[in-house]
Amino acid sequence: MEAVLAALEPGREPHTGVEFCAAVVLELCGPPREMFTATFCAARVVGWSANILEQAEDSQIIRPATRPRPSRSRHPDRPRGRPPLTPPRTPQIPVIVLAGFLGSGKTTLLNHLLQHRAGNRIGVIVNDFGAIEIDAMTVAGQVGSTVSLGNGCLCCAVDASELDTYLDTLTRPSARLDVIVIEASGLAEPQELVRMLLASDNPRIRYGGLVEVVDAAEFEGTRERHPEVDRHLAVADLVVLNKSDRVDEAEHARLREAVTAAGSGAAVVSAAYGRIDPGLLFDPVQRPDEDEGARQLTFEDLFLEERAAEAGAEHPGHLHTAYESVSFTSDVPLDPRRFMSFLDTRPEGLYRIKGFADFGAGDRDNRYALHAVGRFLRFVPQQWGRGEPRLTQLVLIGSGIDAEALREELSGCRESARPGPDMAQDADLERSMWGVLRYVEQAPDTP
Ligand SMILES: Nc1nc2c(ncn2[C@@H]2O[C@H](COP(=O)(O)OP(=O)(O)OP(=O)(O)O)[C@@H](O)[C@H]2O)c(=O)[nH]1
Repeated sequence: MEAVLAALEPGREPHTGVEFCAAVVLELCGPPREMFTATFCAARVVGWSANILEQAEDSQIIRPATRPRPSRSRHPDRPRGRPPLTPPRTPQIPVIVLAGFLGSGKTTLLNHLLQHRAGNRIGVIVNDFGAIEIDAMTVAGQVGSTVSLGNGCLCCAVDASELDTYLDTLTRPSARLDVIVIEASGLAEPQELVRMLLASDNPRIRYGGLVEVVDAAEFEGTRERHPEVDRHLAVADLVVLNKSDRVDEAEHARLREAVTAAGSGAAVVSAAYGRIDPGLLFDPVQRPDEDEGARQLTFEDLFLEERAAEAGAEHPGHLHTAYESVSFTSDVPLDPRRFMSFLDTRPEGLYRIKGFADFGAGDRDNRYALHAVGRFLRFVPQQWGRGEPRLTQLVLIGSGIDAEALREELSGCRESARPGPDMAQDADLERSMWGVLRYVEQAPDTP
C-alpha cells in the first residue's frame, strides 16, 4: 500500500509494478485514495504478481522478498524512464523454466502437466544432456509443438538467438499456445536460461517463472557434492520437493525446512511423481507472503552472477563442467543377464542412466525404459510401436567416468550372434528377464 500511496506524489516516476498500476489509474481517472485502495486490493485478488506486475516491471523476475532490495538499475538495452502506460497489444505467452538436478523428476512433472493441462495448449522445449534426445522421447502426449534443443546444455549449446528461433516457432499465432515450458537439462544453469529469456526480443513471450524440482531422497547428497544447488534454489519462484514418497514424515519435514531456507522465500510444494496442482503454473501463483512486497531480481543481479561465473574457466561453477555424457545405441538386442551385471557393477560416478533397452527374445513386445539415479534403478516396459525400429538407446551421465570403457562394456552386453532360431536359448533369455523384472515398478495411478 505504501508503494501505491507513493505513486500519488506529484512528479514521481513509477518504479514498481504496484506504483505503475497506481500511476495508470492516476493518469486515467484522477487521484481519490479510496480508489487506489480498491484497485490495489482488486489487483491482488486477480493475481497481480503474475500478470500486472510482470508486464509493468518490464519483464523482471518477481519473487517474495527475504533479502534486501537491490538497486533498481535497468537493462542497458532497455529504454530508460517511464514504462509504457499501454499494455502490450500482442498477447504474451508465459514461458516457464523447469529445472532441477539430474533425475529429480522434471520429465515426470512435465508429463503430469501435459496430462492435466486444464484446457491449456502447452508448448514444450526439451533440452537434453546427451547425444540421444531421451527426454524428448519420454515427454508424453506431444501436445502442440515439441522442439528439442538437441545435444548439450542449453546455456552452452545454444545462444539467445537460437533459443529465439525455437520460441518463434512456438509463438507463431497458428500454434495457439497458452503456455510454453522449457525443461532444462539436469545440468543446466537456470540463471542462464532465465537471462536468455529476459533478453529475448520476442514480443510474444513473457517470463513465467522458474520451477526447481528437488529429489527429496537425494537432496542432501546432491547438495554436498554441488553447493551450486543452493544458488539454483535461491532464484526459483516455485520449488517442488519431489519424491516425497521416498522419505519418511520426519525426514520430509526436515528437508522441507532446509529447502525452504535455501529457496530464499520461494513457495515450496511437496509432491510425489511430480503431481503438483497445474493451477500453480498456469494460473497466477498466489505466494503466501506476497504482501511483504515482491523481491525483484534485476538484470543487474543476473549480470553480477554472470560476471562472477566468468571469473576463471569457461563455465566455472556450472554443474555440467564436471560431468560427461556417453551415448550408446545398438540395433542388436541386449542380453538381460549381461546388462544387469553391468548395471549392478556400475561405477559410483555414473550418476544417471536413462533411455530404452531392447531385450530381444527376452520380451519381444516391449522395450524397457530405464531410469537410474545414483543407486536407484527402475525399468518400465513400454509396448513397441508398430514399425518402430528395435533399438537400445541409452544416455549415461557421470563425473570421472571412462567413456570409452563404458561404451565397450555396453557393447559387451549385446546378445551373441546365433546362427538361427534356438528355442532353448530363447527360453533361457526369458528366464534371465527375471533380473530385469525385479526392477519393474507399476507406474502409479494418476489422480
Ligand atoms: N519414487 C519416486 N520416483 C520418481 C518420482 N518422480 C520421478 N521418479 C522417478 O525418477 C526417475 C527420474 O525421473 P525423471 O522425470 O526422468 O527425472 P529428470 O529430472 O527428468 O531426469 P534428467 O532428465 O536425467 O535430469 C524416473 O524413474 C521416475 O519415474 C517420485 O516422486 N517418486
